[in-house]
Amino acid sequence: MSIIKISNLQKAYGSKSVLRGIDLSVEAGQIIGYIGPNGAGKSTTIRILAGLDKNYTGDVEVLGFDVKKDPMEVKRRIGYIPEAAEIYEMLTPKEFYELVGGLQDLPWETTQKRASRLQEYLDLKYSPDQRIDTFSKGMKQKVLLISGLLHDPDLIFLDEPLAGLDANSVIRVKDLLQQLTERGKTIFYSSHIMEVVEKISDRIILLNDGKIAANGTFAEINAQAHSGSLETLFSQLTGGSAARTDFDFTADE
Ligand SMILES: Nc1ncnc2c1ncn2[C@@H]1O[C@H](COP(=O)(O)OP(=O)(O)OP(=O)(O)O)[C@@H](O)[C@H]1O
Repeated sequence: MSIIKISNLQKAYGSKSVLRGIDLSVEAGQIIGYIGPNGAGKSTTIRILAGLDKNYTGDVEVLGFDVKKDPMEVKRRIGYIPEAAEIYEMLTPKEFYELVGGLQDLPWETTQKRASRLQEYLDLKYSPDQRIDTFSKGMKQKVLLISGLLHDPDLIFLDEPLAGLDANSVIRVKDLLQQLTERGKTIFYSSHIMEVVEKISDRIILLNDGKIAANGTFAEINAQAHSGSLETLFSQLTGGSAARTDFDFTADE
């Protein structure tokens, strides 16, 4: 069953066209890696899918709901972990989890249990009365990730969940995402870490120039381009260059 269906999605910011006709359908139980150059429109797509931006044309269905007509139905059923820490930084993590769990109608005991298991798994340590504004970037990222998973959603959108995480934490999050799909969850995430995307994604979707430039398993898309690694494939398909370019910004001084 398709749990995400996108048909001719177009989105512009003023006169700047960002998404120029996206067609996509996603089956349940997969890890989808959404990649593309900076500014390609990955966050924009994820925000639309999460029901946070109605300003687009085309049809977007998530879990059978039209995200423009029924954004609340969508929001209730999904997890959304944004790229930037849109969190209430004056709160302690406990207060923040209580707030998020409350919005999802979770009993406080459930929130507390799930949060403390996730914190332990992700090795997030702090003193009990420490506020989020004192946290490092990686610590804030972990709080966001935990808060987005508290209600155990079936479909989880993550916008660059690995940004700011140390090597051990990247391994932990990678394992966590794989274990979530083993429990039937669907993960749709964007990342710039090609090594991880290549390794954990059941399907990779490459966005370039407002359109989908590649869509399939790594083996499938690699078979068309014969590039060896996702990093090289990315460069080939997005007009970059994996080869070294000689450059001296102080030349001719
Ligand atoms: N609120 C906004 N107003 C105007 N332009 C915007 C707005 N949000 C995004 N954009 C523009 O839309 C384009 C796509 O942005 P988006 O954040 O979706 O890209 P991205 O693929 O997630 O990039 P990155 O990999 O750098 O995070 C960019 O050119 C960006 O400047």
